[in-house]
Amino acid sequence: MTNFDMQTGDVLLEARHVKKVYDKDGKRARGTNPPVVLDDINLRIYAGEFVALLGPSGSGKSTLLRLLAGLLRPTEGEILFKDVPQYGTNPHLSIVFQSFALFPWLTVLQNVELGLAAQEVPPTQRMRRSLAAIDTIGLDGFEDAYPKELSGGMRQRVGFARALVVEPELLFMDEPFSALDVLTAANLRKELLGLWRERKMPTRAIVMVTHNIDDAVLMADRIVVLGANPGQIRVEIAGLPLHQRESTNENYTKTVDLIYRIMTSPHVDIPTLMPQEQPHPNKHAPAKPRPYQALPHVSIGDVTGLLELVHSKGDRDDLYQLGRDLQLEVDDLLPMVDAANILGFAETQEGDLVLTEIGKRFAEAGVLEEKEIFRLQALAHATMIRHIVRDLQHELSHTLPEEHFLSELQEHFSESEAWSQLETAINWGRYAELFSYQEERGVFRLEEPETANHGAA
Ligand SMILES: Nc1ncnc2c1ncn2[C@@H]1O[C@H](COP(=O)(O)OP(=O)(O)OP(=O)(O)O)[C@@H](O)[C@H]1O
Repeated sequence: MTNFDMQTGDVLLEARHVKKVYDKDGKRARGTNPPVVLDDINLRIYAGEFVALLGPSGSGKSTLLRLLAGLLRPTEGEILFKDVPQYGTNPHLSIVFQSFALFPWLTVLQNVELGLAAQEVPPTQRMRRSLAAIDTIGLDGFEDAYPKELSGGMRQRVGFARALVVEPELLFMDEPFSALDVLTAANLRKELLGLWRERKMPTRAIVMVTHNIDDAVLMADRIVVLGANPGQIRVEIAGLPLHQRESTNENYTKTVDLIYRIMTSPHVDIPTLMPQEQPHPNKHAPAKPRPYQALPHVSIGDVTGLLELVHSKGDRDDLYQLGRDLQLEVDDLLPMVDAANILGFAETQEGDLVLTEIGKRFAEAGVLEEKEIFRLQALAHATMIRHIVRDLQHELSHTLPEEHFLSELQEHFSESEAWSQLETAINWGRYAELFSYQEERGVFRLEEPETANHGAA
């Protein structure tokens, strides 16, 4: 097996003041700007390191990966590969996708050979190198199998073999393990790390997009945590030394806890989240003011369930523990915690979720009182809900078409996210009995003008 030497420390790839706006994003109200997906991203990828890009859904992780790969052009700023501005797809990198992206009518060998065919490598060399890559990635004996004959884990191995056969300087991975079951993912992760650490692949740096904190802490030498709306780098955290990357290690738990705390407190300044004795943070970016409050996409039932669980544990519980109890990834827990925060039902403190007085009352309330508390809290704290009620109150008919609210939302969000925001607002508003929504006509109607009267100005 080949061992590849690697010069570490050189800057391979660099993003300088990168901003991304998807400007062909459908209809938009006149005078409004398309939302900024990524803002002022400055990031360097050094030779010899494994970098994880971690962040909540919609923070622009995949967009950033595509920009770094040259698949997308930045709206502002530039990407440099070895100090040279990059235009078009970078030929020195390969990407492994979550969805495997194999051709079902080609065998394993043919799928792997494809990468080399594009580089016009002669057929005999193509086969030799592809068989070697298949062997390295543990698929020896399956060269002639078709993707449908393989398990998910084996298909992703083909994805890795196809990426590695071209001997890329940079390997990019976009959620490579999230379509696999837990054991298969753990196995593949371990083997990939083995190949990387023993220099059995030519790759000089790896960048992985993930929403899984454990994946990031187990694998990466540096963890870049993104925040959303607009996507920005919130903090970079140095990875743990190899011998500490065990779930039983104290520093491992501390690092996972810290990242949990950061991700579940999207509006809190990073320095205030850092513990006295910091595990390994090496740099932080100040939190930027949020331009518009985004409603987290959760049902009220989920928020109620979360609050009741915390109430049953004495009104305070560790967020990481809560995620485990509810068997939720941070990506699924985060919107619930965010909703509880926005509505004033709970606060995040030092990695714990702590119920407020009104949160405790809500957790104990029966259905009717629960609705009443929710209505008042939503009017007081959820900007979008308050705006909908306020605008409906100003209309004589107490009705308004959905376009009225969509145009406001499209000033701050992409078209699809604006729709998702409106859908969430409808769910919350209906639950609170503040307004109704007629789907066929796309019309909002004020539910109880006199109840909604207080607080919506
Ligand atoms: N081609 C596109 N056109 C318009 N908007 C887009 C496009 N691709 C992504 N977006 C928007 O950009 C934002 C960031 O998306 P992106 O997929 O990069 O985030 P992410 O952090 O990888 O999210 P996830 O974890 O859910 O995949 C989202 O609001 C998304 O709707």
